[in-house]
Amino acid sequence: MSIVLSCDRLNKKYGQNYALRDLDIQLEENVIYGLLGRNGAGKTTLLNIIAGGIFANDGTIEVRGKKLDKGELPEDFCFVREKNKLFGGARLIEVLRFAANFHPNWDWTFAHKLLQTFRLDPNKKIKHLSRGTESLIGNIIGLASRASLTVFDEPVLGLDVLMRERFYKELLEDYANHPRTILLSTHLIDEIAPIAERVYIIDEGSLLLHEEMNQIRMAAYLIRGNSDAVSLFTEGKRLLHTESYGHGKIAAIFEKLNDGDRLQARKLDITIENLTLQKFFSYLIEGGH
Ligand SMILES: Nc1ncnc2c1ncn2[C@@H]1O[C@H](COP(=O)(O)OP(=O)(O)OP(=O)(O)O)[C@@H](O)[C@H]1O
Repeated sequence: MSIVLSCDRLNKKYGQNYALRDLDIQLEENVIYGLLGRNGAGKTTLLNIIAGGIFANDGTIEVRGKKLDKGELPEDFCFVREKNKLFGGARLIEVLRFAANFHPNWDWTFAHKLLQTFRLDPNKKIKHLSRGTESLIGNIIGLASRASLTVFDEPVLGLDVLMRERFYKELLEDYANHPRTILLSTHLIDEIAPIAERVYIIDEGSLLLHEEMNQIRMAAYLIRGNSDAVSLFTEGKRLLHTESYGHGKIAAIFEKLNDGDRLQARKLDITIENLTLQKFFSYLIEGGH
């Protein structure tokens, strides 16, 4: 697999505070990544540095093996910002025409299909659109650009459930026919779980975890039972969180379990449940670095 984007030891300081600290990120060709982190974790800072909007104090960015100079944009790149700076007086179709100029793989048939899917009138002026509809325009640009490196910052913010589902469906269907590298930064962790193949989780500007979603699914568990039994079972395993109730205890672990573990769990009369990604994420962050 070839590396499309490589960020090496990125540091960004605002005054005395680090927004990013020695952050390493590598994105491979044709993979959908989730970028997760709580408020202020550094997600937007990272994306803005990749997009050349702000500069890192230290560290390098390489795109397809070529180091980016200060302010240089990656080639065949589309960045859908959380806050669009769209031209209020322009019509939607004019904004799409403008965006199409920057993307060599732009697909107009797909763009028109997306306008229909999202029930948007191409002749409507941007200033007459709702907040949610504005993010849909960014999403149409992000999808129809078919850029080999596409980055979405909070793409479904302000969208209702139906529109969110339509966006994810369009993204997955189009990705199946036109694979590319997609990075989705989001707060909606459980929504990203069926979409992203890998996740980067950052906290306080540093990398907490880079993992395949399948590996997380196969290793994130909630163990419940008698306190001593749970302690015995979790001994030597990566413990994310524990909570006691009466004589009982629950423990969240990040560890692949084998047949021997499951047999031991039955003997100890403890239950094993899958952890939701949301819970996994919050326990991981609570546990710190
Ligand atoms: N222009 C700025 N000046 C000073 N501090 C900033 C600036 N931009 C971001 N920060 C700080 O840098 C840190 C990272 O912010 P950033 O916006 O990158 O986080 P985020 O993960 O995108 O958060 P959110 O999910 O809330 O958008 C935060 O502590 C934030 O307060």
